[in-house]
Amino acid sequence: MVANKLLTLAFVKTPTNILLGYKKRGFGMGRWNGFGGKVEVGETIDGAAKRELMEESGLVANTLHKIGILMFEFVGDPQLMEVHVFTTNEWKGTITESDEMRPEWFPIESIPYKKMWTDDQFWFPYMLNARPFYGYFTFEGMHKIVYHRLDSVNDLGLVEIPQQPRQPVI
Ligand SMILES: Nc1nc2c([nH]c(=O)n2[C@H]2C[C@H](O)[C@@H](COP(=O)(O)OP(=O)(O)OP(=O)(O)O)O2)c(=O)[nH]1
Repeated sequence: MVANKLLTLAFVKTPTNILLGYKKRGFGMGRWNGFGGKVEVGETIDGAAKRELMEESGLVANTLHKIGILMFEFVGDPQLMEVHVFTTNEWKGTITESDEMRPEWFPIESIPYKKMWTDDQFWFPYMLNARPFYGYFTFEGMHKIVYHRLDSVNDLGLVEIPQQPRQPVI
């Protein structure tokens, strides 16, 4: 068994707009997304989420609200990705492009789902409506979802986080 890869994903939003970043390199390159990355050794998940938000967007959030947990399985890979999703509506600083991300505001009614990870259209409505959620997606390659479940949850602290893929890895 391999430990899950722990990641963060933070969204800055107003009632009408959301800030997304165009990923210029690495995993998810060419797609619009929230701001986030790997939790480093010695960091809390919340601390990592704030650091990644700052590094990738230039913004400082005093408070991030945890709104979801997403699990990603890639067929053939024994390691699950465990992504902790946050939102904030209060921030400081100036939006700044980084080597990794080009931030841009989008009206909520024109989120560019076709240029985002395919799973996002499933769980964004929960995130946008501040409804806590838990999702599990199995990908074959980088685009095709071969299994998914998505649940509304009352208490994210009570979600039982899987530690191995649903599919046996051969
Ligand atoms: N919206 C969305 N985000 C995803 C999906 N899968 C996935 O890993 N992410 C997020 C989680 C992380 O925020 C980000 C991947 O992190 P990363 O590899 O860029 O991490 P990092 O910044 O630490 O990487 P690096 O500096 O070492 O290149 O993508 C997905 O299906 N949808």
